[in-house]
Amino acid sequence: QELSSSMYNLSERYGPVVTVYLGPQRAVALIGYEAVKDALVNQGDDFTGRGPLPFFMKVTNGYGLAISNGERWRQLRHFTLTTLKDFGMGRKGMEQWIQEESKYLVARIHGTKASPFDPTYFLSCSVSNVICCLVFGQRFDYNDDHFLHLLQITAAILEFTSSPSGLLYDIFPQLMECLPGRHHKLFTGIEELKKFIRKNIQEHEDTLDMSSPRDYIDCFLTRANMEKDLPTTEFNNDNLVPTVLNLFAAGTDSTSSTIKFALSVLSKYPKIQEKMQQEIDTVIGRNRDPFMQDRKSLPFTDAVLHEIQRFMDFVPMGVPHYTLRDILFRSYRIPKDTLIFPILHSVLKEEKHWVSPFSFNPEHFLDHNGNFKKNPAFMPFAAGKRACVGESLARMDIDLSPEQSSFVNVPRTYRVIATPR
Ligand code: HEM
Repeated sequence: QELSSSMYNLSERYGPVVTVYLGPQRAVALIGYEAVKDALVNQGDDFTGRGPLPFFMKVTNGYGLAISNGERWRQLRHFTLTTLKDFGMGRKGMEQWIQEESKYLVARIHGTKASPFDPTYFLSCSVSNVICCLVFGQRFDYNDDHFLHLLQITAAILEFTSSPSGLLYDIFPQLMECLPGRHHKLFTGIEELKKFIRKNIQEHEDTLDMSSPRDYIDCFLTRANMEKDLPTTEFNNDNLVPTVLNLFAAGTDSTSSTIKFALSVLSKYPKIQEKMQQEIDTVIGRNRDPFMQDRKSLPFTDAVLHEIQRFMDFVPMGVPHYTLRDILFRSYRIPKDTLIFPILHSVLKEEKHWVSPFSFNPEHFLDHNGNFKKNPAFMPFAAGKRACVGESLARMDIDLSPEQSSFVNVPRTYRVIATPR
């Protein structure tokens, strides 16, 4: 709420497009649904750039999907979206993988024998395993220490980049390099993550059969092989390692934190939990897995899951974009090399679009007859050409993974309740 009130004070005084300086770096904050949509969707071509954020530049050297621009970004983005779709992202094929993984998760929950447990690592493992199947063609055991260690590193990346120290690193990188702090340990951890990815790529190269690609890495290597004599190709190891890192890191903690947040919200609102359970029991019953197509028969559950993402507001400041040339936006001239912050918080909590922006209220997504109702200001994945590449996968994970599956398959003892610390 504090972020909101300062945001709205700013926008009331200066309008929805506000220039700020982060040290020497000029930045523009876009505040409210209209400004964010105008920029990212209506004027999308001017706003697809990504800024050279020092932390990510150090980790990737400017390579890979999430940090690149221009032709490199276009090739990697198009390839990633089509390959993930070919492997079933947002479709039936992926549904089976997620259902399969849910079974391991549910078994793990059974293993706790109804004693209180922290779901953090179970959830990270299960969400990450879906990405690992897609990218590496394999899943890992929930007791695999090396896998758990890699997950700790991805969690530390998220924690650092959303902390004040992470912000300071992006504003004063040279100074931060000289100062002690946890970022040094984090960079060492990221090198370990890259070593694991390189080893995995090498194993793929050794066993590659171009006529039947097993996963994302195989598809990438096949394309690299086909284009090896093309000077403009972006399909090389410089781009493969950081792109795999992007998918693995961006895909794991975002989704598992959302599911964990869902569990904590449901424990706080037992009546909502009960109503959701009743709907699931009526529509799906207790003897089969949930399917994506059940969603349209579960308007209340669907509304709760949307509201969880809106209320959670996972990327409040958005991931910064960048102007690659001088542009004119509304009546403002925004110079080249300006960081653009599409403030997603100001969209997901804007009074104009939500009846009670700061309360958890599934009615935001329900009409008077209890049917699911879309709201264009629901933008947790941002919007436009640079919007989250994993949106349909994340939505499948959230819809099929813990709430529904565990409610369907787990005995009643496992109602979500918060335990006192
Ligand atoms: C609840 C889960 C998730 C949320 C809330 C989320 C949110 C976002 C947001 C806000 C962006 C920035 C878009 C922009 O630049 O305006 C983004 C980008 C991205 N996300 Fe996600 N994400 C989620 C899950 C995933 C998953 C599962 C994957 C991987 C399969 C993924 C991969 C990426 C990548 C690679 C980008 C960069 C895309 C680019 O620069 O072109 N995300 N995400």
